[in-house]
Amino acid sequence: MTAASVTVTDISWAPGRTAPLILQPTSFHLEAGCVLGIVGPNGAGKSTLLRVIYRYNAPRTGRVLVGDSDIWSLPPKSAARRVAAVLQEQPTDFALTVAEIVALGRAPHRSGFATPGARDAAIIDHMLNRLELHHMANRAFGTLSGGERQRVMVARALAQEPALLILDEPTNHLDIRHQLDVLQLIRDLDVTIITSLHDLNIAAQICDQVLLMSNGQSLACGPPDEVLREETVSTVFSVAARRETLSPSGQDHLTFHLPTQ
Ligand SMILES: Nc1ncnc2c1ncn2[C@@H]1O[C@H](COP(=O)(O)OP(=O)(O)OP(=O)(O)O)[C@@H](O)[C@H]1O
Repeated sequence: MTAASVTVTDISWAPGRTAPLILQPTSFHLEAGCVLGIVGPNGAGKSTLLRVIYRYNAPRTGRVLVGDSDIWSLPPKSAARRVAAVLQEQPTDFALTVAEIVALGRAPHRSGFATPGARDAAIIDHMLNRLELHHMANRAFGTLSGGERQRVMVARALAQEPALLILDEPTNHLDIRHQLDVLQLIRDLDVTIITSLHDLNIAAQICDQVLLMSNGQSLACGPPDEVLREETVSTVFSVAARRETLSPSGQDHLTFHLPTQ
């Protein structure tokens, strides 16, 4: 499947029918193949927004279009062929091998109890190689380190061949080398990506658009250098943020300090 545009219109969410909203009505549009970074302080609502988009928490209002399809109107299996997610919560299938977990990504593409075909096997193999997991394909998931598990979950999501990939803090647990690798992968993939990120400099580096959240609300959405201004970041994160230009790369870089009283 190739990348699809995403149009989110006025989605809101609360934990119960009468509970107050945790996610206030939120809208944005993302072109096919672009990367959207969702940033904001702890408890801002980033994961909550992602859960509505990947069809885990039903919105109280609004809709999520992936291409022309409203993912909350699709049968779950059809939705899973369009949207894949890598979450902070990891599966508890600790006895399954790495290859078996990655193979789970092919399930939405099979009918009934059909066994995996040659194409499924080729895709699983490709993802194991791409995420440098081949040498541990037969290891039980439960024996892996946090970073290795994270890479397995990315491989499983990509094996799903989604049009939209949702990532919740994708570089958590990863060492610098594998962080760079996953970030490079994110840039190179022919899918649309929505990812929550804590590191604002990484967000500025890899995202086409950034959505800034605070208190369950979307405050701004646009190109990183327009959204991540010193004053905005300072106010939303309660820090003193400064934008500096790095030498010799010429790249902008935000630094943060506790505000002086
Ligand atoms: N099911 C729920 N019931 C009650 N409150 C919830 C529920 N899910 C989330 N919340 C609350 O909603 C707020 C937003 O949570 P969310 O996990 O979306 O934040 P976040 O921006 O992803 O935070 P973090 O950066 O800390 O991961 C938090 O205050 C959280 O405690």
